Amino acid sequence: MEEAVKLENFMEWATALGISDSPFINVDKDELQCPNHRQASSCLGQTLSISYFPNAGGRGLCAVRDLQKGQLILRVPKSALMTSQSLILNDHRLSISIPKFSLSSTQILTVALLNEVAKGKRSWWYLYLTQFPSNYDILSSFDQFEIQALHSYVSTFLGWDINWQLDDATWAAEKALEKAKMEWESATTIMEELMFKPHYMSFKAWIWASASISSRTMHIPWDAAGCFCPVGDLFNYAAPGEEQVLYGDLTVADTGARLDGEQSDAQSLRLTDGVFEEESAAYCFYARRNYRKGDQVLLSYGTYTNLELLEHYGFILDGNPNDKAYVPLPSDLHSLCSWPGDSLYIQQNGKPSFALLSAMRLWATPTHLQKSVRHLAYSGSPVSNANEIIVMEWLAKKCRLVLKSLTSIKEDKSLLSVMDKEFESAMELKCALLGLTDETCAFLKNNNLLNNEIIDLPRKAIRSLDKWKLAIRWRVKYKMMLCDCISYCITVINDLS
Ligand SMILES: C[S@@+](CC[C@H](N)C(=O)[O-])C[C@H]1O[C@@H](n2cnc3c(N)ncnc32)[C@H](O)[C@@H]1O
Repeated sequence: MEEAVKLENFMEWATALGISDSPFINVDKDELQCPNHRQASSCLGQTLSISYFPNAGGRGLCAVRDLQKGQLILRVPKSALMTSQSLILNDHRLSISIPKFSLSSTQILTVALLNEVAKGKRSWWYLYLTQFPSNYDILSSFDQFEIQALHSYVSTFLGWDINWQLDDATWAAEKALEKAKMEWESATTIMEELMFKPHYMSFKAWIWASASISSRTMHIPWDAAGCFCPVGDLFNYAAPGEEQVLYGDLTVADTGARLDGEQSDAQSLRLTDGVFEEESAAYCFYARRNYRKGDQVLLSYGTYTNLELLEHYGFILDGNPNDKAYVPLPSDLHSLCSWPGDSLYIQQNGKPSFALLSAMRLWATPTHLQKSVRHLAYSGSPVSNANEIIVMEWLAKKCRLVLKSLTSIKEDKSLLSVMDKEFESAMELKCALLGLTDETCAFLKNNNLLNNEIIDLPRKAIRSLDKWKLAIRWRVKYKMMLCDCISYCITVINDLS
């Protein structure tokens, strides 16, 4: 079935379920049942339409008229939400098996999703499931080459031993992969009991299902794994900024199942513009700011760094106000202050975070004076001009050192421009990349493209190219933060000297 036909069928299905962007959707439920109530011909068209935004998430939702901040723009009834509960209730075998195993809520939804997908056209959710991407670029789907590309040490692709700590990004990617493997392994027994075909039992299928959950679910109060919200999951992401909509007393909401633990504090719950409303038994979406007709309408899934966006959603933002860069810090710094390690970072604009500045100022103070200046450092004030200069010089030097061990921004950008071309064949890609850098050769080798017999570009290589590009774009952003930090430090030093 062609994509356009699939989408059309899905929209008809969604309309029949009562999903609606009508400005009158707030009417009483009984009124909606009333025979005189006009039946909408499509669930979209009065407020939103599906459109394509090549540089901002691909398929997304567009305002078909001017919208005011706080306006209700989409309503998805509870009965249209695909949850573990709804999947299990409609599947006798699943309902017998699930209680027998000790699985996390996300594992349950993963198994239930794969079980549903395996039904193909027999699934009640089939038309919705056809709208899921066939693959994802989240970190747990990165292979070793793609993980390594996040931090292209000058020497990495030469196979030299680099005596530097495993960096943050590599660690996050390896941890994500390991976690996915563990969750998959511990769910194999139930998948065997459910007699999954080998295809649906595979780790690849597991990654697909868990990536679907990670990037497409919305928070619901009754299941930490969240729910799939047809049509509501077509909103692309914008980082929360000044236009945050505060819904003081409404039930929590956020796209993504990560609100279960670390994100579930009051602060993050306020950064939302989609919410499950118990009283109307529906997921409701509100405009987070004013939009003009034709604008893409965006949703804030939460506050994420680019690495976190990559981990959970498989993309990064070019201008992410919440991005952070970490550099190795003096080993004795942590014992001097109580700031958690993850609060010691360089901000997207290159300025050191409050905690990093405060900890560094203390660290740069002679031991016998530290007690007397602690209050100054902890309140965010400079300790002295001389101290400030030591801190700035140290930070600038560290950033330069880190940058020196990595490929340059210029090299990365020129590599990106080569990769941005449309490659028709394996030979074309090989010609473009062969002999450019050690990294490009490693890519060709990793994808078996050095073999002259391969004519067509394998799908795996195309997907790997996409993930490699993401990794390079991520590392460029990282290095730019370090460059901006150096400029910031130089300015401060010059001002104080
Ligand atoms: C909830 S879906 C949004 C709809 C999605 N574009 C679609 O066609 O189904 C989330 C996914 O959309 C993409 N996405 C959302 N916002 C994006 C953005 N600002 N830039 C790039 N990709 C984005 C990412 O692939 C993400 O995992």
